[in-house]
Amino acid sequence: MLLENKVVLITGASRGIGRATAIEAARQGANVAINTFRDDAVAAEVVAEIEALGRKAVVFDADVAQPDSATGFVQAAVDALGRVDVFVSNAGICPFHAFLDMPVETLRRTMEVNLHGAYFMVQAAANQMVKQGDGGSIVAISSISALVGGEMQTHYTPTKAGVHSLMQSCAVALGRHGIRCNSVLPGTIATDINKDDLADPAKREYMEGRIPLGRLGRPEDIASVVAFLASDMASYMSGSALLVDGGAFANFQ
Ligand SMILES: NC(=O)C1=CN([C@@H]2O[C@H](COP(=O)(O)OP(=O)(O)OC[C@H]3O[C@@H](n4cnc5c(N)ncnc54)[C@H](OP(=O)(O)O)[C@@H]3O)[C@@H](O)[C@H]2O)C=CC1
Ligand SMILES: C[C@H](O)[C@@H]1OC(=O)[C@H](O)[C@@H]1O
Repeated sequence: MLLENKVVLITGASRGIGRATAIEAARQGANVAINTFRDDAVAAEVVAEIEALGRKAVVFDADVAQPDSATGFVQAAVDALGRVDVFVSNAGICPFHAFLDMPVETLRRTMEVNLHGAYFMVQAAANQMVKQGDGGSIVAISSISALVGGEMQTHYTPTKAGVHSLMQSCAVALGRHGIRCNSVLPGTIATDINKDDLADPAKREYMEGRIPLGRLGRPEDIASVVAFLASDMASYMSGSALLVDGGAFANFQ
């Protein structure tokens, strides 16, 4: 097991990639603190799945865009599980919208959840790791969108480039404390975030056709890579980005 007896915290763990990562962390032997936002019933389901794997779980319900949520989440995890070994910054939104008439509020909220939220959370986790004095691993979910553009994602892609940049700077700032910081860049993973966009069969077929491995990603495809980066198997990795996209980025022509 890659994460035996580690304490792993994950934001946005009610659905999609965050939920799969929480379950994978438990499968790999970790006790898990999950941040959820809107749905208590779903949070209870994730807790039940983690406990069924014989691990402990705690839920902290909060909006990552609020600075106090970060210190609250980390404190709740320490109170319940004793410490923080791994922090996964995953929570994110992508309300598809065109550029020329982008509502200010959509731009602002996307920046605040995806980038400011990641910043506050990573900062709170890092402070706890520094206090503990024996290092740690931070993994942020960036995106292939850190590398390429999207017509309906002009508010979103800069946040994902920012999240990777945050991990690079944190790798520099925190290396002396033995804290590794890396990002994962998923390609197109079928989750609720893109359900409406991919409901158009032509769009879905087009996206699948761009992927050399011939299918959209699944949340579990990302969860296993996060577990690797979080673990001691990646002990000399920091400031790195792992692109997990079925080959899509390489498929230029
Ligand atoms: N799916 C994809 O193709 C890709 C996704 N990503 C990134 O992966 C991450 C997870 O996305 P994915 O699993 O696909 O999407 P989902 O929509 O399935 O899940 C998003 C999660 O983030 C949570 N969340 C949203 N806003 C907040 C908030 N303000 N505070 C706390 N939690 C919040 C949601 O909680 P709630 O259930 O309460 O809404 C949910 O748990 C995002 O950062 C996304 O940008 C990156 C590349 C590709
Ligand atoms: C939400 C999109 O389908 C998804 O988000 C990303 O970050 C990927 O690049 C996809 O565009």
